[in-house]
Amino acid sequence: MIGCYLAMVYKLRRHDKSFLVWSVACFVFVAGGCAAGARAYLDQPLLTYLLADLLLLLSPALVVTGLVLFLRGQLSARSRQQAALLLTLYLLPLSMLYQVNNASTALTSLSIAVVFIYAVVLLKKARLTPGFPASVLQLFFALHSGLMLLQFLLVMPFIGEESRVLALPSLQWVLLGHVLLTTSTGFMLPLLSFSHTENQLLRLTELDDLTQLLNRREFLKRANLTLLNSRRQQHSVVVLMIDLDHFKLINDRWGHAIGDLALKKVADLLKVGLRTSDLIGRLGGEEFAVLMPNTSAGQAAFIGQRLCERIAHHAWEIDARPVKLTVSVGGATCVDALRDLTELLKDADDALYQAKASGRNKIIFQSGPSITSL
Ligand SMILES: Nc1nc2c(ncn2[C@@H]2O[C@H](COP(=O)(O)OP(=O)(O)OP(=O)(O)O)[C@@H](O)[C@H]2O)c(=O)[nH]1
Repeated sequence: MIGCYLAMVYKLRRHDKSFLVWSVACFVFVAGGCAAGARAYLDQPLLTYLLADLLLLLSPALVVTGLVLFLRGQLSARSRQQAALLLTLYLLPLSMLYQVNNASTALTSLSIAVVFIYAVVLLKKARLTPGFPASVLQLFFALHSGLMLLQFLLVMPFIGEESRVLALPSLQWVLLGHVLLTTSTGFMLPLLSFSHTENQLLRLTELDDLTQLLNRREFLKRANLTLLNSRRQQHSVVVLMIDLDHFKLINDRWGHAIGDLALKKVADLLKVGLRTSDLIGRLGGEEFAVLMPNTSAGQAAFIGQRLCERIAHHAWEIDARPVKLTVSVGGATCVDALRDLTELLKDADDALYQAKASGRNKIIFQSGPSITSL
């Protein structure tokens, strides 16, 4: 059933191969379980031991292969190579081992325990957001690994014996746990994928594609909320409008692609020295805005000036081209946050206009104390 469910998700997810692999893993697991179960009735060791063990081993390997496919965007090429190597090493020795005396069951259990722990490591490396479904999956894989280790320990004393070890009552409980965990994992995998995609879509709607700063809409939305909070707490708020100077010349001289890289670099430099509570957005083109709650005009003037200096003195070299860049900054502040955002942005914009008109590469505060030239 879980296999069919994952096959349906495969269709829904526009043929995401990881779901096909996970679906096949379920069918392979069922086939292996049936073949192993037939040990009680059939004296066909090739089918009930060799084939059963191979199928039961293949199933977790397919689960991890699906995971590697699913996480390929998050994993480094090295991690993907490591995964391929581990899965090959995992299948090779076991495919050579053929024992009717429970040794293969013990070794199969141990190997599956290792592979499931590796799944936990892969999920940790990928650092998916949101972390919730990934953490639950990690827990399932860890429990499953523990269960396989328990199975290994239970089978160990019977190695060399011809008895049908899988019929032991304790192993029946282990097998039940195995089925339950496989089912839970099967249900969790689509959730992992859906929540990850939803998060990516949310980021696309909130962030500016080029700079990964907040886009205009999200900046304004969050800035309004911050302003409301600051008003409640009677904190002052500062807005800085930042505009690149003569950016058109950079595009004209070096081309749009270099212009884009310059915008990205400026975005990175903007983030330096700001607090996590500060909002940074790209309002459009080559214009950025920063909103700093609980900040005085004096502090903001200092931050703005430092920003101008950092950008002007940065050793600009983009794609081996000596690009020279400066920014102009307009600031506006409101004590107790009594003005609304539109007014605040307009004041900052007016100050920015003055900074441009009076020579650029400087910060000017609208209400403010400082006209700072560099
Ligand atoms: N490369 C690149 N250029 C952009 C982007 N958005 C806007 N621009 C360019 O930014 C330039 C803005 O030019 P202007 O508004 O004349 O401003 P400026 O040249 O910076 O001059 P001042 O603002 O007066 O200092 C235009 O050439 C736009 O094409 C972008 O996403 N990427």
